[in-house]
Amino acid sequence: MDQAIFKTHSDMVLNLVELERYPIADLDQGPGAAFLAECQAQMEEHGWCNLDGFIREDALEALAAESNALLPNAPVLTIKRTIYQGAVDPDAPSNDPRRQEYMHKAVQLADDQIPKETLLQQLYQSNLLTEFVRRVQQKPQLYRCADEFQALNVVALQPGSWHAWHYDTTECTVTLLLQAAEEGGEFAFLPNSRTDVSEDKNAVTRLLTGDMSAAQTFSRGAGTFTLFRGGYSLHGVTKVQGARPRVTAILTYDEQPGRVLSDDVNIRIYGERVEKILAERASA
Ligand SMILES: O=C(O)CCC(=O)C(=O)O
Ligand SMILES: [Fe+2]
Repeated sequence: MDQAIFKTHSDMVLNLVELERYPIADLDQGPGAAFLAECQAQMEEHGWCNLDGFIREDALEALAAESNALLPNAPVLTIKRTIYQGAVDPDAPSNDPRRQEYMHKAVQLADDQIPKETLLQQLYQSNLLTEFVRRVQQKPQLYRCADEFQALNVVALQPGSWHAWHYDTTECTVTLLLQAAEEGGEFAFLPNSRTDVSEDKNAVTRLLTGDMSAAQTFSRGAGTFTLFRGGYSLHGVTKVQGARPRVTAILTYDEQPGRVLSDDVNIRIYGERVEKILAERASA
């Protein structure tokens, strides 16, 4: 692919983002400072910040093409988990839907399968973007995740697939929609359905039993950049319909520098391919 048009600035985010609308180059004064304040207010009030049309049209085409070229080599992962991705509330009755494991399938590229020279990796590696994500959340420090598999992922939901309801294990998830579904494939969530100490169990149970009336969604065309406090709002993606897959990049950040996941967790998420890599490394 001809990347020449994306080489004007050394920090890739400046080549790809719609800077007129989203002036992230300078967040300390003028339009950038006003924009940042808006994002911070959104995040604080609603727990999300949804930036529609964040990526320029030509850049989006290049990013989507790049991912679509890599995805045929990605494994199909079967993800089966409770909404908490772990320990279930011991007080929940045995037939409680919150005890149930939900399953979905995704075609998923792990970080080590996304070459460093891709525009997408360069976007993720952007210090300006990391700084923007940190400041929207008003964190004193934020780092890109150091895990060789987890840091940056591309997830394709094929027609007929959904992303099962869950809470994220990190507080804030950052996504970039690279290719929208023709129909369906909506990001849906129950705003602030839990805190560190409590959960709106009625609302959660209603959603899990198919009542979407309290769920919110926002319109997200391809190129939308979303920050979302997914650790506190139950969420998922509705069934993808139409002919093409829905493709999202997941950008992972952490308040701790150098954070990596345990081998067990990575094997559970990424399956056989990663199990083999780790076994070979251990025996070398
Ligand atoms: O694909 C999305 O928009 C959301 C994905 C998600 O919830 C996650 O990866 O944790
Ligand atoms: Fe999530």
